[in-house]
Amino acid sequence: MTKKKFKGILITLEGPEGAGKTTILEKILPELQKNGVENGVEILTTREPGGIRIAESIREIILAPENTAIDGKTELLLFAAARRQHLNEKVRPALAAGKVVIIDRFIDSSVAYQGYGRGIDVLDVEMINTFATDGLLPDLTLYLDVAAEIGLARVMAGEREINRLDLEAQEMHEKVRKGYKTIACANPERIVPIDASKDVEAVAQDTLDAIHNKFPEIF
Ligand SMILES: Nc1ncnc2c1ncn2[C@@H]1O[C@H](COP(=O)(O)OP(=O)(O)OP(=O)(O)O)[C@@H](O)[C@H]1O
Ligand SMILES: Cc1cn([C@H]2C[C@H](O)[C@@H](COP(=O)(O)O)O2)c(=O)[nH]c1=O
Repeated sequence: MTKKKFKGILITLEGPEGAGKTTILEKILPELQKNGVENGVEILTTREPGGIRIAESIREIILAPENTAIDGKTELLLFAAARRQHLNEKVRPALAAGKVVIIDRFIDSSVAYQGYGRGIDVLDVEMINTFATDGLLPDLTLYLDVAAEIGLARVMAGEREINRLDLEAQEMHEKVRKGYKTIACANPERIVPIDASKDVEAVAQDTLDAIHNKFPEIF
């Protein structure tokens, strides 16, 4: 039987610290892969900053708790550099091969954290990102929304290493969340907000539903 060919699709996961992106992606991936196999579509999951050797090295520099000398603009440029290299080496080739690429964080993280969180002009953040990505936008963004204090409490109680961004003042994390809400409101055709304060099962189901609604022919 000839399998139907789909053009590549880019899906991104966004949210403040501890929103549950990693947990939810792990939980829904088997279901997505099952549907993908049935429809002849391969799924690639990756993350930012990172996903390839060079970008993982940049990630270490950005997130090391001792690197307090990094200022907001340097941080923005480092994220953008990691993003470009990751796109060139991994994401664009996969999209060109017709895969569904799911990235844990992408451009909206820069707008939310460096723009709304750090206070860098959002237009500058968008301009740097357009330069870094040559204007590539996700087909769908799932925004896992949770209050900063709940997300941070989850991270502190969990097992992952605490990084330099986690250690920022709660005020900054609250600005990041507000920023995400603003970005989601401004881009309703691309971004689906999901209530990530629910339990893992419910958030996973809402996330699967959002993907199914957008791409019913695959998922
Ligand atoms: N819906 C949920 N309810 C309660 N706890 C959750 C939920 N989702 C995730 N967690 C827990 O919260 C912690 C952070 O989850 P996870 O690492 O998946 O979040 P994340 O969005 O990837 O975080 P970050 O981007 O900050 O690394 C983990 O310990 C996880 O088990
Ligand atoms: C891509 C991107 C990320 N960040 C921040 C968000 C998080 O605090 C860390 C990444 O850690 P995670 O555990 O993988 O979520 O980096 C950012 O500030 N700007 C960005 O563009």
